[in-house]
Amino acid sequence: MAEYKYAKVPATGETIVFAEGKLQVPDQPVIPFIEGDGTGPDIWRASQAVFDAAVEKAYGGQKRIAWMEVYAGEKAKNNFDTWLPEETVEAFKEFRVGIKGPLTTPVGGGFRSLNVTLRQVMDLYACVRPVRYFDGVPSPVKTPEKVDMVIFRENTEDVYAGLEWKAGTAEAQKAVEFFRNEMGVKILKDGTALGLKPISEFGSKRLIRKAIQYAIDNKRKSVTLVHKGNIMKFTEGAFKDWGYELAAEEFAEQTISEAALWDEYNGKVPEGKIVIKDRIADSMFQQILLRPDEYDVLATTNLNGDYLSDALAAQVGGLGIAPGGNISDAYAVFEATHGTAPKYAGLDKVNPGSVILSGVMMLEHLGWQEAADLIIKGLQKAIEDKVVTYDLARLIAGAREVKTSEFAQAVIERM
Ligand SMILES: NC(=O)C1=CN([C@@H]2O[C@H](COP(=O)(O)OP(=O)(O)OC[C@H]3O[C@@H](n4cnc5c(N)ncnc54)[C@H](OP(=O)(O)O)[C@@H]3O)[C@@H](O)[C@H]2O)C=CC1
Ligand SMILES: O=C(O)CCC(=O)C(=O)O
Ligand SMILES: [Mg+2]
Repeated sequence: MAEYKYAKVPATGETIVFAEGKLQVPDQPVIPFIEGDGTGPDIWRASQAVFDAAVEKAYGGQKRIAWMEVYAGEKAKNNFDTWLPEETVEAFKEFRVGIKGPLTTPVGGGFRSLNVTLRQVMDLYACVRPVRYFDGVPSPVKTPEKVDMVIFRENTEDVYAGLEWKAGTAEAQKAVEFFRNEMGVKILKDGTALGLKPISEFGSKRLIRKAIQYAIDNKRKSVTLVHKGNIMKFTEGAFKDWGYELAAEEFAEQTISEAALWDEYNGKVPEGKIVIKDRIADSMFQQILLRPDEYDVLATTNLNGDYLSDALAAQVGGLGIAPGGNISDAYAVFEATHGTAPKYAGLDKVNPGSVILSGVMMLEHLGWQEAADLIIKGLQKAIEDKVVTYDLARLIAGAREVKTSEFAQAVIERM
């Protein structure tokens, strides 16, 4: 076991083992968690109470999560003078499965996103964000129940790789001159800032492979490759081409391309086949609003996936109930789609639903389906009873607005 200077390993917990491509989950797994910045502590406290109550109710004390707090963000900086201690990454690796609250990232300068750093150093290459409707949640669209999509967002490449040079620096100017002189790029002005957008065949294919495998395992109808390949031909366009290539090479039996569907089957999907299609990203934003029932699993590059996640979350009731997980073959760290919502920090006010539902994904990942189902039941019932936090209360006539902690209790009482 690694040496931990700041975190304490729970005395009674056991380590999840990864063998032959599968997790072996003990009855008392150690699960590391980061509380998060801003509203993170309020949300985490509420969510942890829900997870513990669900596990207790589902397994009558036979199973239990041995929580291990690990540090990152403001709490780590204030207490240990480091934003992301190495041991935090070590713990997520050693114990295999973890969960985190949101962490602050400064805009336009300062340190790099800790969220993005964690995904990259752990090579958590798929950001999986399911978006579905819960009955009774107010939505800005007329038929939110038609939204049932799972976003697979590439999580390690694209403009998130952090390769940027600030305008006016010697590095930026050197890059400008290199592109001018060595590559014949004429349009770059002096004082231009530059960023790189790396998209690799390996990174694209492993993400799309995971999305197609998910579609097969969960009997979904289609996988849509979302890209901006008309403009960024060799990055976003290649992502699309590699997607079709992968489907043909590795999933020929289980998939059919949209083109072949119309050429050979007049649009009628052969029994058991998953349709592989693609859409240009700007068009996709109107498709998810106008024809959401035609889309199912989405596989996309990092920035498109970031934008799509918040837009789709809004369609089914907002960022308060938008969960996610950062997943590789060996490790998983679950986290909400939303950020720290700093103006509400410490007010016990915001919706803990996204972290609670990220925990549901985590329990499913552990194979603890019974506990996951209890949480969904409790959350659905609390919303039906109109016992909700401010974000939903402001949109539901006759709702009872409750605090973060009270919402968690309402979920627990209804499990
Ligand atoms: N993975 C991560 O850790 C992420 C971190 N961030 C970071 O978070 C910080 C703040 O980012 P910001 O752009 O303000 O985005 P946020 O997602 O934190 O908040 C934007 C708005 O979304 C609504 N919202 C967010 N979370 C909740 C919730 N739990 N319950 C109800 N409503 C919610 C609020 O809307 P309203 O005001 O209408 O009530 C809020 O003002 C930044 O530093 C950013 O980098 C951002 C995204 C992800
Ligand atoms: O890391 C951040 O601050 C933002 C990340 C983000 O927006 C996301 O993961 O959706
Ligand atoms: Mg985002």
